[in-house]
Amino acid sequence: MPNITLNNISKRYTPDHPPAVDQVSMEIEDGAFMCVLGPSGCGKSTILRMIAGLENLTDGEISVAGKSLDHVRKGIFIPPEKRHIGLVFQSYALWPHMTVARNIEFGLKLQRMPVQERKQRVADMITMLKIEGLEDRYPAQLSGGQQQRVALARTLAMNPGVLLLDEPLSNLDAALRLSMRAELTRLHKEFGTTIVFVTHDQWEAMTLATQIAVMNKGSLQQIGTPDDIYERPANRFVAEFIGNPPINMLPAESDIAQHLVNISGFSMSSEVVAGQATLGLRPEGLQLSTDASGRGLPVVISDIMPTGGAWIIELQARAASDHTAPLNLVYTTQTPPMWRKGDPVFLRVAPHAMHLFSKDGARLPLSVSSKTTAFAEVNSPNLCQSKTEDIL
Ligand SMILES: Nc1ncnc2c1ncn2[C@@H]1O[C@H](COP(=O)(O)OP(=O)(O)OP(=O)(O)O)[C@@H](O)[C@H]1O
Repeated sequence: MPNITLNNISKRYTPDHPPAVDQVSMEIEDGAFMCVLGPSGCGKSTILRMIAGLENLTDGEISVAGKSLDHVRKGIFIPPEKRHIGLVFQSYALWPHMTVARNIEFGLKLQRMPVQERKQRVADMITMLKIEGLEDRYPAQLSGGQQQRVALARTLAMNPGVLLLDEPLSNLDAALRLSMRAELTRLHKEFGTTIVFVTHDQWEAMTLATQIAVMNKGSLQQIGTPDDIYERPANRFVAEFIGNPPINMLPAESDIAQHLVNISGFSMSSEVVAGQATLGLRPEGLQLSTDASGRGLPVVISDIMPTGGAWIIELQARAASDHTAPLNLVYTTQTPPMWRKGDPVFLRVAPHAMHLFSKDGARLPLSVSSKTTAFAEVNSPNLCQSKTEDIL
């Protein structure tokens, strides 16, 4: 199966509007499951439609296995039907005058697959996508979720080398979405199909993708494995877009931010602090304890919200030396909390859950502090000599 290369591609639908896609480059490797993720209107579908050949590029080049499919400056454009790419869009585009079985069979017939093999393939797809009993219905007699599965069956039946999916699970209920995700992962592993999957659902992207491309306002923000994107967000936009509940953001110059950074064994240079930087703290990386002998930040539990197997806990933090309004932080845990609303506790943050961003949103490194005790040592009771009040 081929690599897909996007080389500086742009799409401008109307001259008086900013480009829907702005100089995006990426390499989608053979056999990748690439999720293009981003908020509504960021250009995800436009990218997919350009790969499919349903939209011309305004600039740049798309090639598959080194062969140009669209190259603006060279005047190359290969039409969609010659690209051998399977497509499933949100709007399923089923043939309204054909039954489910005939819809699935249609492409195979065009390929001149022998009848016996064709019937078997249709039957396999019907079983795989759990649409048994619907074979003789017409699209108008199906629910949205059923139509979506028929559209997937019709495309998968063709066994395409490249499969483009635009929010193909959006109309399915939660249980069906889960089983379809598992099915897609299985298909991907089994057939090695290169999949480009558009979604605005970060959970879907994190669970399915081998690579995620995060987009915002037509620009590529970051491309990497789900772990890269989550653990090393390239900028503030990515850090805030990924994560549920979203990452806590604090002004880096606040005493609270500096204390939390210090007790994790890091430091921030004075230029960073003066430059309106922001400290991001992942809610699941916060750690609470009742141990007042440590150097944790004193906070108060202001709310506890059970979410079925997990808890979202709101914390209020106020630095002793700080006369500004207290800061609210969100903490999540899968362990039943032993606290009640109003309880005072001490907060620390796992070093890997801290992310620093400049005023313009670029990721900044946190330097390892030469003065403070490393986080692992802070956890040791023997080394917890300094009281919170000494630092705040
Ligand atoms: N045919 C078109 N003519 C003019 N503008 C368009 C056209 N199609 C899309 N756009 C604009 O281009 C931008 C990107 O649209 P696109 O559909 O690619 O975004 P998206 O990220 O897929 O959004 P969603 O998640 O809502 O489907 C949007 O601002 C949209 O309004």
